[in-house]
Amino acid sequence: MVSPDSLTNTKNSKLYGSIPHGGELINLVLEGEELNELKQRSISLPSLLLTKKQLCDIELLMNGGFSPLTTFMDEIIYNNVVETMTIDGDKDDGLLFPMPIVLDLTKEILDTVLSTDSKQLALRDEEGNLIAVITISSYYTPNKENEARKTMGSIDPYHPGVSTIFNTKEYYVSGKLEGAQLPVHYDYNGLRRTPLQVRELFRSNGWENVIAFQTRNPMHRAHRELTVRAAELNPGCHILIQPVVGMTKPGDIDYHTRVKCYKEIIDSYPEGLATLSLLPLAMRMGGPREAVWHAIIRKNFGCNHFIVGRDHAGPGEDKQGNLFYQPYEAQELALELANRLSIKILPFQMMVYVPAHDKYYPIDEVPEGLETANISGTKLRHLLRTGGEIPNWFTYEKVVKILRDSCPPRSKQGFTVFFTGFSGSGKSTIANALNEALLEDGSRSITLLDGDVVRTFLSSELGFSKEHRDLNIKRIGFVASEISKAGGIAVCAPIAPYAGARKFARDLITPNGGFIEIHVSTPIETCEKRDRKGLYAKVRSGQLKGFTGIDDPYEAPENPELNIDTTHTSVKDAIALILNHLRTEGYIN
Ligand SMILES: Nc1ncnc2c1ncn2[C@@H]1O[C@H](COP(=O)(O)OS(=O)(=O)O)[C@@H](OP(=O)(O)O)[C@H]1O
Ligand SMILES: Nc1ncnc2c1ncn2[C@@H]1O[C@H](COP(=O)(O)OP(=O)(O)O)[C@@H](O)[C@H]1O
Repeated sequence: MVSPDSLTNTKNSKLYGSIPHGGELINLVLEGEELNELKQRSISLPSLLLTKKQLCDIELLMNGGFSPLTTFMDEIIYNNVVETMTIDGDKDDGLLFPMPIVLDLTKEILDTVLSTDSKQLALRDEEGNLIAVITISSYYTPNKENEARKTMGSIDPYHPGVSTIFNTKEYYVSGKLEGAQLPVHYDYNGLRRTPLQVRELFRSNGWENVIAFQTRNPMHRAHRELTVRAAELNPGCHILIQPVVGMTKPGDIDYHTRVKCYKEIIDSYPEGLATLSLLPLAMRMGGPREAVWHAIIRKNFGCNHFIVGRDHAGPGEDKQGNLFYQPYEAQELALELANRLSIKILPFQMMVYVPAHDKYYPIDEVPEGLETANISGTKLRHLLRTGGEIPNWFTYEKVVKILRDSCPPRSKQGFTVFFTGFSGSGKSTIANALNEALLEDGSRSITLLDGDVVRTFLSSELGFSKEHRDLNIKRIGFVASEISKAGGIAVCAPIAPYAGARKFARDLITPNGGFIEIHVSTPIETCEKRDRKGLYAKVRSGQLKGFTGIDDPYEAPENPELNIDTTHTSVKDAIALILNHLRTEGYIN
């Protein structure tokens, strides 16, 4: 590992490895007096806490991964990139750059900065560390729909890259960017390398020709065979396995688990053939354009070969089950532009296992008449979840163990049971009974987050406006997600009248454990007749206003996991229904 001291200004040093995109490897991190002055100056500037995506982007801007960019794109470059995939707008001959790299701001922050003399904004990480200062010299409002259509080939918000574009703030800004320090990471520092550090590694080992391999998934034997084959076809090349540890597709296996797998896989390569290095990229899942972008980034990291396999950076299918991109669309675009990229694109068909030869082949090279085998990502997830056997031809035992440990069966995961329904529908009664029943099961700790209790402690200052109710549900969702993450059971019983807030809770909890939404759908008339707390009487006499189901909305869940109307379902039967569901879904034995 090269020490960070080697991160000198690249303009004066002779670079090892491929020529950076546009000719110069950018380094925006200031040093010495300039850095001290920047830090001093930043103290009195307005600040922006960068989002995860912005932090990833700025890291690669500052360390040269996005060379030749020296800052976030201004309107002219942005339009050129969106419309022509080039920085200069010459579609046939211009300098390729397929992905907009932009800094988005709200009007409020933009106005604050523009009202200052310096027009400078301090860009900080979430702990408040200064990363850079931008002097805003231009701003514009993007046509997000056009950006999504041209760069992602879709305007469907189900596409993660499209959703990211639609969720950016209303203004994009540009101007001189002065770097204070690269975003700080506390994990895998021995494996995180800047483009310059990667090049130094190549230099110290004499690796003149390097094949880069991009991945956002755990690697299995097929990936190992593919990369080894690439090296065989390009003799003398070293392999750089460079997985993304910034942002990938929501729902992907977390990078900590993946890095453990990569470390195992690296040991399976012939001595000295492959090196692991991590890339803090925020992927857009943009298929064809993304493949070209990945190639440019690898060029900046000193590599001169880049593997583009099947469905490179593809987000899969839309809600109707149609693919966003055809399996070889990304590969075709990268090959079409290969000459202008000055990096050799190595196209690969899908690798499949041929049991008769105990060997992997690209699917178009399988000897005639021989059977093939493969395990899809979906099938693998199923095998991991159910404890099914994962064959040795597919992956390595150590990798299976890491994946199994990170993806325990549901009976060992935490989960949240989330009741929703009118006041008096029976939520608390069932939740209390469920608590007792689950305590008898005894396998996990249980936390009851009843509406009334939450409002006494967690949300004591909140009222019943939509804003406050949403905030209340978000808090409950957050606490429940933490409980689920720690392997416990959260039983929540608020009214939760709004679908948006319930979805927020579901989305927060699902990556950390199970989410079982139960609509206690007892009709309002029954609830009013029960009127255990006398609240409905107060509403009718005009003493209480904005009461859910009477003069305040309740958006009934469209697809709850269970629906229980307590008018004709006893508490005992309700508990039996819930336990049965939890058993069927594998949460309890
Ligand atoms: N205006 C109005 N509307 C609905 N409910 C009201 C209101 N004012 C007070 N209460 C009492 O507060 C309990 C509902 O609180 P929640 O936290 O569950 O509500 S919400 O999810 O934030 O909408 C609810 O408790 P439950 O009867 O257990 O549902 C009521 O007792
Ligand atoms: N099958 C049933 N399940 C749950 N509660 C019931 C049922 N039948 C009647 N109730 C009664 O309904 C009333 C309201 O229940 P509660 O749990 O306080 O509702 P919520 O928490 O939804 O406001 C209680 O008096 C409860 O005993």
